[in-house]
Amino acid sequence: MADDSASLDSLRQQIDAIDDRLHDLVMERAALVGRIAAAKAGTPGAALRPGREAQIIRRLVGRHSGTFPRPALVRIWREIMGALVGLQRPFSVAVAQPKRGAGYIDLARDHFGVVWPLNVLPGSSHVVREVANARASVGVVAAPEAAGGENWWLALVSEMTNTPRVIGRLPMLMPEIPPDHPEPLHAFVLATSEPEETGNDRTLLVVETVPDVSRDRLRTLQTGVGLECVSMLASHRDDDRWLHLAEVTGFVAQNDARLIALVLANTGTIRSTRVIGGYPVPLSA
Ligand SMILES: O=C(O)C(=O)C[C@]1(C(=O)O)C=C[C@@H](O)C=C1
Repeated sequence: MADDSASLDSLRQQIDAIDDRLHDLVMERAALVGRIAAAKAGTPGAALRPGREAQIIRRLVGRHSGTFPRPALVRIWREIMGALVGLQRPFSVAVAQPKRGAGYIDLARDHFGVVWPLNVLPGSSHVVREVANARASVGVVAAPEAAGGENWWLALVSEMTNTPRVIGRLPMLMPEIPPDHPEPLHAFVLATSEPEETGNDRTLLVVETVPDVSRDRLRTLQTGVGLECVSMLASHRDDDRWLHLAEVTGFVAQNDARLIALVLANTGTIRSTRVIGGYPVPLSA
């Protein structure tokens, strides 16, 4: 008994020593980000670097071993980076919570952390407006299929400079879901900054067609020019034209030759294509 409590004491002392080291490292990391902020000063754009953050998380998850749960590991680093982004420039989050208890507030908090203001709004159109008007640094909106008919993605089809773009998808680590459970909640992150290429990305593309074209046909047309369509997320009729939201593999820029080829090879069907953003592919649990 005496031995057990002696070893318990010693184990707790080791934990205290580890906590000190962890804490020192967190403070040291914050100081380094202070230097990064100074180096970024004078450069336009947001402090937030979604691609860099995704690469950090992927690297850590990739080297992880032992019993500490990966979702908890990701959560710790999300909290650290969420805190540090707002130390560089004012940072705030607007989140659309279409109905009570819908879970989007948790998704936003889990990703951006507890430190900076989080403004909860009733719908995604409000969030788009807050981001466009720079009243929020980032916005979190439900994936189109769960956005209750709110086609926020249509507002992103614009060349105006303050038009929000999709820069992320939440959660960054997909939870493990038992087979008979519904699809987990997911959301997109909007900002007026550009998405960043990470080496494992997806792009959101709005394809304008006249007349309407089936989702299967649109997938085939995309494949024909070398674009791999992951899914067709939504469609919307606007008078005589149709707008389709496609999710394609890879980081595709607006001037990508495949987008030009898609229109040229299908004149009379496809009128235009518009990249509305992209995101690092989330990790699966
Ligand atoms: O690398 C940067 O530019 C940083 O600002 C540092 C840091 C980090 O904590 O590692 C913080 C915020 C950015 O979104 C990305 C990374």
